[in-house]
Amino acid sequence: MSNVNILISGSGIASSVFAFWLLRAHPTAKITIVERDPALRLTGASVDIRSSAVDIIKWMNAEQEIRKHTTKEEGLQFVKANGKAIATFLATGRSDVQSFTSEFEIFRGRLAKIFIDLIIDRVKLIFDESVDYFEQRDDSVAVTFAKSKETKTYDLLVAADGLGSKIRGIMLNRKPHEQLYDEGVHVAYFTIKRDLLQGGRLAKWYNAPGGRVVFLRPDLDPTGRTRGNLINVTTRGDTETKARLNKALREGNDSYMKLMEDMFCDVGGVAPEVLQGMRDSDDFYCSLFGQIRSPKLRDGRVVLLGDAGYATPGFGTSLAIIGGYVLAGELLSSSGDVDAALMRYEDIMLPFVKGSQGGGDNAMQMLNPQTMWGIRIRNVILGFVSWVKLDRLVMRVASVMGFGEKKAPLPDYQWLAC
Ligand SMILES: Cc1cc2nc3c(=O)[nH]c(=O)nc-3n(C[C@H](O)[C@H](O)[C@H](O)COP(=O)(O)OP(=O)(O)OC[C@H]3O[C@@H](n4cnc5c(N)ncnc54)[C@H](O)[C@@H]3O)c2cc1C
Repeated sequence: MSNVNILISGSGIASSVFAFWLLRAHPTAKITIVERDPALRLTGASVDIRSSAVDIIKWMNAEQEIRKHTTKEEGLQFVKANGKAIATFLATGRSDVQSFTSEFEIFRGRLAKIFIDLIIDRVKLIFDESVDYFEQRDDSVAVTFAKSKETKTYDLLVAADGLGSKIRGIMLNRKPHEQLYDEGVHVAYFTIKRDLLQGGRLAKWYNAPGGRVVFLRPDLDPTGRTRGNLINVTTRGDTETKARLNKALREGNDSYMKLMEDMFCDVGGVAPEVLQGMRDSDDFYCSLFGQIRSPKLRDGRVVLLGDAGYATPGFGTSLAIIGGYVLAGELLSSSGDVDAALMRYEDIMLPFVKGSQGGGDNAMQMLNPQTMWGIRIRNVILGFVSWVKLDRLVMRVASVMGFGEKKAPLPDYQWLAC
């Protein structure tokens, strides 16, 4: 393993965590990361770290740095158009019993920076390039790059290039979107250059009919900013709205912003300021909440890591951290038998991923009714749950009875941390 030559496609969260653990045990491992963008992508809204990923960041000695940069969000409040509170769910501040706001809620760009800084001097980073195709050899993989047209041979190709991974498509001999399970949720993320929460640290969730949500989260910037999200939740049968959203996604940011202006223009409350903030933002990002349900994670000397293999909105960053650690751990404990290591990685990750992906079916549709009546009924239920603190009770009972956050069945790679 010490002279192993690995190519990673994509320089996101999963890629850095994997490289960190491999280099920790084998500082001479040769790792090249090829990133499609011309620079590191250090943007993104809040992501959270849960389950076994919390243990892993502690073993990486990254916990304190991450804590320093958490969003300091105090919880989530459902509000009416006039800003009046309907129900408030405070963060628990605990890793074992977490609410909507995680103990480790952090902006994605900051987390990506913390992780890449741990390895950046010890890997070769190539920007503005990507894998065009690859060919499996007996004990290696020959990779041809899209721009340079060069072909190079590696011991392993790790696809850590996100939800739309082209490598996954080639590996499975299927179109990459065929493994996408659409949750019926589209989100636009952006930073508003004004503090619409007036110094408050509670995130605010406002529902308008038609599955439209205006969601505001606190920012850390001392000059006063707000993290804005415009969310569209569609039902299975609403193919027309889905088609409009997907078309705008394909067309790019400007088209998506125009659609948001059209869809949210009659929402009232804080929506006009949010729409203006969206137009003035520098970091607009929109995406479909989609899970990747891949039947396998490896083939020969190619392996899928993070979102490329098992994107799971709400848990994707934690899975990327867990996956990076398990893949490195298995490669390091396999005495050079790469095939056996990849098999074990798949055997550990696939069942855990499957168990993490099922439960969310229709959760967003239930939480965000389409009609005004549905929203009113939902508000009564949420108001009651938060008033009697039923959410806390359920979480505590679940935790005591062992139904709390599921941990990954991590083999003992503790020696890696030595
Ligand atoms: C800019 C950005 C903003 C994001 N914002 C949010 C957010 O606000 N909320 C949220 O929940 N999740 C967000 N995500 C997704 C989130 O980071 C992942 O779901 C999760 O952290 C798992 O990480 P990953 O390493 O598997 O993938 P990612 O962190 O998505 O990293 C994938 C990397 O691969 C690169 N890449 C893509 N295609 C290719 C290619 N063909 N060749 C080479 N490189 C390629 C990408 O540019 C990116 O750097 C964002 C991702 C990105 C890239």
